[in-house]
Amino acid sequence: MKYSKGLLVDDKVKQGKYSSFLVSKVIKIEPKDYLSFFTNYSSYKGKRFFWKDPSSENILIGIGRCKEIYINKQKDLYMAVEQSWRDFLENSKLMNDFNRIGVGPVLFGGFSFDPEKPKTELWKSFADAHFFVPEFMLSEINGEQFLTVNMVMDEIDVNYEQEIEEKLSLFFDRKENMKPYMEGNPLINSIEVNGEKWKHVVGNVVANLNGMLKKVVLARECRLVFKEEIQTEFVLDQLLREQNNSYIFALEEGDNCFIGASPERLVKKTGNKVLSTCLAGSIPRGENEERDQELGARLLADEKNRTEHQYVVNMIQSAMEMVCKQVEIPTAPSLMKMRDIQHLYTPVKGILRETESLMELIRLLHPTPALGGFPQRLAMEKIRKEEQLDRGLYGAPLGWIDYQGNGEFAVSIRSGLIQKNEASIFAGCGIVANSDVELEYKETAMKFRPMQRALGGKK
Ligand SMILES: C=C(O[C@@H]1C=C(C(=O)O)C=C[C@H]1O)C(=O)O
Ligand SMILES: [Mg+2]
Repeated sequence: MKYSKGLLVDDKVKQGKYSSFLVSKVIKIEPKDYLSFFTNYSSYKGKRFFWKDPSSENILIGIGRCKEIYINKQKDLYMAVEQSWRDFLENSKLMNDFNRIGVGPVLFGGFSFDPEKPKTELWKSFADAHFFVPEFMLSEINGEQFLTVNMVMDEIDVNYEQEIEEKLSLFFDRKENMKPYMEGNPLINSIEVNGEKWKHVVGNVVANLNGMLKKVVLARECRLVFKEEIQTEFVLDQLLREQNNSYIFALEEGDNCFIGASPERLVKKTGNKVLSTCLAGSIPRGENEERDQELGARLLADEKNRTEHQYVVNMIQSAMEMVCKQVEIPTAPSLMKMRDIQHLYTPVKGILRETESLMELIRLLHPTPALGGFPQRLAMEKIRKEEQLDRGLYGAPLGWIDYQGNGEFAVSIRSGLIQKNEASIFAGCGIVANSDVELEYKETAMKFRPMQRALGGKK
């Protein structure tokens, strides 16, 4: 089955076969500050999303919802999302003169890290696959801006062109003023959830890594309580300033907002070109240039971190080889430096076979040993049993797919869930046979920092 290229199934529509169809129109607009597109529509709070890739090539901001694809308890979630997306697109009229990825109808959302683990109260607002199509979307693609308007009509209506024009002009007439950010929301409490227990579990896991199981990623949570309600706009702005070379994302769902700044790409698909990333192995940044390089060199030469990294490379390579005609992967890692941390990094390039899709790749890759472990099934069983945490959307694929099947998903780490005046933030690390419990604990503390700072809880 091919993705829609903007076809209207006119005959079926005329026969009244469909009870609803999507009308979508794209216009090019004068570039302006993209964040204002998010911040200016505070009346849509709870129904917005934000996405920016590390190179700022593709920025997508959605407001409103015209279609939700929420799937729970499904054996093959990824394929279920793909099928629902294709079915939805089949009854559509797309008016798009611009041949760019990420322009026109886009499905945005994320998956639960492990749908097999029982959901707790914390994540009750999110489905295992939590996706939606916005009503309005700003796409900034290599500096050019486009506005997509999507409308789902219940009835077949010959006036759809006129109706979408009206929706568009109402949108431009609408004046919403940005609420000023509230600076200095005081942090009242910071609770390390099961901190000591986490160390205990890590100790036990390390002692049991000599057999088939080689690596397990264990994560923990920190709950922050602030005096006033946390403003997504403020946190986004902070993340954009402080973590600009990361994927910056926000997904609002009512009073919840899952937000973060992840350095880790899961997969990007542009035509038949696909990219993935192996990211595992960590060390702090240095306080000056010399110290920073010294730490980087130490990380590159460190056996424990190289082993931790290599499991990821081996697994991603073999997953990519299953669906690609060609896979390119460097023989040794380099360094990726973020504000608070540096990682071992191996980029992966591939040429996807025509019959394969973005969702298929996600299905094969998630969870990589960077977030699950190795071998995958055993590691997942261990996490399910031992980890005292419902990861929800943390550590899972989050991103977007457009109507032609192109798109990008990050691994949603360095993230947190905002709930009014409180937030849970999450961090994990790769446990291998020669892991040291205290060092791993410190590594997770370092990974909390970007979100702590962005929320306003720590400098
Ligand atoms: C699990 C996280 O990060 C992952 C674990 C890493 C490690 O253990 O060295 C490094 C990068 C990520 O793949 C996290 O940030 O929560
Ligand atoms: Mg590590």
